[in-house]
Amino acid sequence: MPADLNPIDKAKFVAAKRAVDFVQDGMKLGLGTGSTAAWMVRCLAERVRDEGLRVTGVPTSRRTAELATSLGLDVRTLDEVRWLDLTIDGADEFDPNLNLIKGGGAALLQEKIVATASDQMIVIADAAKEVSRLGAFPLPVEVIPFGWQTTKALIEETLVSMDVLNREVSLRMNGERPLVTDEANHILDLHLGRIGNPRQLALVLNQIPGVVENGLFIDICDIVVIGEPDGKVSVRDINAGTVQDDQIHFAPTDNIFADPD
Ligand SMILES: O=C(CO)[C@H](O)[C@H](O)COP(=O)(O)O
Repeated sequence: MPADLNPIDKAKFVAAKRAVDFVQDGMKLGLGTGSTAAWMVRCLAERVRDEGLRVTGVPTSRRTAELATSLGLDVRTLDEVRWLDLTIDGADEFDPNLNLIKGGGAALLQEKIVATASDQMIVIADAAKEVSRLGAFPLPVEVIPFGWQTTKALIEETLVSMDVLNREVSLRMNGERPLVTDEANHILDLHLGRIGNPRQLALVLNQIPGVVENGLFIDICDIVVIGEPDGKVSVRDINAGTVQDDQIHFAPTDNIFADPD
């Protein structure tokens, strides 16, 4: 493992390293976005280079596309590939049912489309992302820029009608300006504290005009690989509970791991 990583990055790294073991020759893969997913792209590039593994990758953001291309991976668009064997991505929170909050990196729209087009989704996360109930992490909602303040008011009204107690909604900024996603939209972050019924909230939010997609991933993730700073990795499978605990000892020596995202 890269020696100078902080404890959280070590945990993310070992989760990514273990998840890449699930990749088989010839697979079409969704490549997630974020710092954990960036480790996964590097670990994948290492297997491609060292083992001659042949894979096709569909990135979920411009950032991931640039990284994967720079490491020599075969990068395609979803329209070129259409259906995928496996997506590996990070998450901001996961609950005991492996439902997720995603979108901390503002890529939730492409991430949800790609994960839904995949036979299997594996989430890679450090142990701090595990929660008993989703919602401490602000829920990202992607909205079109046109009339975003009206969309925000409609979301607030909807939260009132659902008796949600904490319902602050904020526009995500990038410095002085509203953040613009890869699909040229904005992100509203819903500070809810605790989400009583994530399935219902996900459906209701997507009914509001102006909402493109929300960051609740319900019944999409199959497996979560959880990493810890000491190298311990647990694999939690929705159908089988915790299926394996491993310890990863790994010392990459080359520049694939030089410049983590
Ligand atoms: O959903 C995401 C991007 O939209 C990320 O996967 C999520 O924010 C986790 O990021 P990180 O691995 O950097 O903690």
